[in-house]
Amino acid sequence: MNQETHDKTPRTHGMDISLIERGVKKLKLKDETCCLQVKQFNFYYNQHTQALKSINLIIPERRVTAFIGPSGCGKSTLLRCFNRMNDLIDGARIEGEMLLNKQDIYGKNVNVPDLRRRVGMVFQKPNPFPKSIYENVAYGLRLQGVKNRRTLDKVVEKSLRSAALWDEVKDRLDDNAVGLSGGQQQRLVIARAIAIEPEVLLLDEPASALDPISTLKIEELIYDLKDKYTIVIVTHNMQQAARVSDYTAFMYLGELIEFGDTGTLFTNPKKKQTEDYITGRYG
Ligand SMILES: Nc1ncnc2c1ncn2[C@@H]1O[C@H](COP(=O)(O)OP(=O)(O)OP(=O)(O)O)[C@@H](O)[C@H]1O
Repeated sequence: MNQETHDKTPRTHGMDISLIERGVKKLKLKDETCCLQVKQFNFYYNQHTQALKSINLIIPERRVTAFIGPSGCGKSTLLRCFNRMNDLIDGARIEGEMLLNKQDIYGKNVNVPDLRRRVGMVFQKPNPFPKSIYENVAYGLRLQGVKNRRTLDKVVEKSLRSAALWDEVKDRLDDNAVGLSGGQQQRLVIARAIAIEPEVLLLDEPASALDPISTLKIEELIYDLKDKYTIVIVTHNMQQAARVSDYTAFMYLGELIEFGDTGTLFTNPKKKQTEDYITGRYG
């Protein structure tokens, strides 16, 4: 009897089982509400580079979905397509469809700045504006024309609290944000993103430039934020994907190889390529 085929015990691939316990709660995609849908999606940077190949994917609402895969497999490209960041690249072209709550993200009448308000993004390197902590968080509201100080105060406090930063900065809101530590800056950038209440938060390796304690804070924050937001995170760190995400997509060479609830994908991957990657055989 082939032990590998018949043994139903979850395989942990050497990973601490507690890391994936959060994922092992039998989430089922069919019970979820769809937030983002990707249909037969191709992305070309130019005539020679096709970075995404026939991607079909559903990102569930108010869950954390992680994109994992070896360097260059297209994780960031796919993430950046959700708020049309790749529009800025000369010669880039798409085929297929991407829907945000059933609306075509690439439709003719889409207002791209408005789309980016609905789909916020946080990058690997924290990028606070060289302004006060307060003004960083108030920035998006001011752009929308909000001037009322009490409204701004309320939103700034609420966003900083949601980003688990309020207690550390409440007495120095007028200080320049660039004086904060890297981990604080990244939480500030998340506070700035959520101040305008997006529907989706895209996180492109948000903790890879941070020390372990700041990383843990960001991970806890991500876990807390999913009650309100749909979160998509690109990470190189599989333990992080296992810790923070509900669903995981494994990509390889521009293709989506496997998608499923995180617990199952890490303990019982269906595809050999996924298993090889999570067991560290390549990547
Ligand atoms: N601006 C660009 N112009 C041309 N090709 C690009 C551009 N950006 C990325 N690529 C190519 O597209 C492919 C996918 O890149 P992408 O950055 O999405 O991968 P990734 O999985 O996020 O990688 P990493 O984990 O290293 O960040 C790679 O082959 C990359 O070289």
